[in-house]
Amino acid sequence: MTQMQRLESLGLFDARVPRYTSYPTAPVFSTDTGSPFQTEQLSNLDPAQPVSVYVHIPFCERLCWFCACRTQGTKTLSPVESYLETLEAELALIRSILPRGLRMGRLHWGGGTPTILPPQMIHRLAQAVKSVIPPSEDWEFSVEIDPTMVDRDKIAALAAEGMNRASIGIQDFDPLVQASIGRIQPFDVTRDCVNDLREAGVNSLNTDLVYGLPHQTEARLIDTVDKVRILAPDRIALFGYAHVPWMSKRQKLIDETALPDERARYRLAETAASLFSESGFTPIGIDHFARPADELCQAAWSGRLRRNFQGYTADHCPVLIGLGASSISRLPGGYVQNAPATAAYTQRIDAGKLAGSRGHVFSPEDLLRARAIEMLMCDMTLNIPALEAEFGPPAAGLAPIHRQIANRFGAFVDLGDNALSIRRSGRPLTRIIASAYDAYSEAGAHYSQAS
Ligand SMILES: C=Cc1c2[nH]c(c1C)Cc1[nH]c(c(CCC(=O)O)c1C)Cc1[nH]c(c(C)c1CCC(=O)O)Cc1[nH]c(c(C)c1C=C)C2
Ligand SMILES: C[C@H]1O[C@@H](n2cnc3c(N)ncnc32)[C@H](O)[C@@H]1O
Ligand code: MET
Ligand code: SF4
Repeated sequence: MTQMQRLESLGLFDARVPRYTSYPTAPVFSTDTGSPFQTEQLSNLDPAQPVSVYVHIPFCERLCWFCACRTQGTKTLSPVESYLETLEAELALIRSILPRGLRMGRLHWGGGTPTILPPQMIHRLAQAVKSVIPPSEDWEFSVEIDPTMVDRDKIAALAAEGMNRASIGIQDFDPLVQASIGRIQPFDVTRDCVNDLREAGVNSLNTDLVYGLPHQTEARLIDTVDKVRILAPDRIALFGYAHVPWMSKRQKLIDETALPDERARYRLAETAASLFSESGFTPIGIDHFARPADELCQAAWSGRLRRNFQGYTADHCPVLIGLGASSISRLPGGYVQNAPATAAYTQRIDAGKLAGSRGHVFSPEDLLRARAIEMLMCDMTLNIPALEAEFGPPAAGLAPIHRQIANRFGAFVDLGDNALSIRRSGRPLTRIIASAYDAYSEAGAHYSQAS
């Protein structure tokens, strides 16, 4: 049997499992937990602990067909302007709730397309956030950037507000692949954007790529990787295309007959990963690569890598405050997601209440399992003594799961007294192995495929 056949026989191509950007995952959230919990949790934050802040901008000028992010198309700035007013109102509400003296350690703007904001709105939003939660001295500010929807003035405005990291969407450079996902993005435009960002002093750059897109072949992906190498990013995210047309209606425009099959997807991921390794990138977690000097590598090597809603991070702030429609906050006692639709979010804020509409209150068992899953997703190793030191005797309750995994996944894992480790060959199984610790995995969510 080939390696791929062995992985296949363990369910790699059949499993539908979460990406575990949180545990429990968002589909488990319930409407029992909403704004009253959000208000109580925010008012009791420890002002001595800096927080991370995420701002969601759910607007794009173009709507790429492959995209599963929560965003809406707009050709004018008027909905964006009203949304900015609502964000300012949400921040005013939060100001009246938060303890005095709280600082912001990290700020991330994502979407959608934050760079749809013109310079003057960039300043307004940044000032609104900073006036409510002032940045700590060593704060970091990262922004998701669409190279076709940005110019030097916008980059200058972001840099003036303190942006020191940027993440740019690429997906694939091949013209046929781009046409088949409704996203035309010439290499020159992307390269100019990268140069402008570097000239503005942004020296930590991530690029997003996706494998498994329609018409993608190994030759086309190799060409994309070559072009990405010219851009010399510090980090690369390589996501498997999640085809979930029941969730993301615009994916109905994707020609399913042009999608690579499961085996082809596996080979695409392996090919790209080996090219990145040859170019000096270190694989991080299930879908990232970073240069050795990058903070993400340093974090991975010292066991400080974390996973949050944006993926992998070296961010150590335990609390994340999510602002805007659909944003999720991670608070000491649980998760809260703001109303997903922009209209519903706006209605709640206009009524003078926080916008939390669904969430989940942590039980002690959730926190233990969340940490076990995060260790596997970040380090590919579950450190048993560390888990016992943090959670005490309940951690031993996971022992039967370690043994089940060792039995089921045999040569792809190692189980000793101190650790359950996923071997290099077993990396594609990581999400499936992590899901063995998920007590809610039967909760009926329709996830995309695991590989
Ligand atoms: C890489 C960035 C992405 C984020 N979410 C998605 C992508 C591509 C898309 C996505 N999110 C979910 C699914 C289905 C399950 C799966 O295949 O793993 C897909 C394809 C699940 C999910 N994750 C979040 C939510 C709110 C949901 C579904 C519930 C819903 O909204 O209907 C949290 C979340 N993930 C990302 C963000 C920015 C985010 C929070 C707003 C990243
Ligand atoms: C924020 C990042 O999420 C990725 N992204 C957006 N939609 C999908 C999807 N359906 N499947 C996989 N990745 C996706 C893109 O790479 C984008 O740049
Ligand atoms: N919208 C930007 C882009 O597509 C950022 C990544 S997708 C949220 O390039
Ligand atoms: S990939 Fe980026 S630009 Fe395209 S629809 Fe999604 S959020 Fe918008």
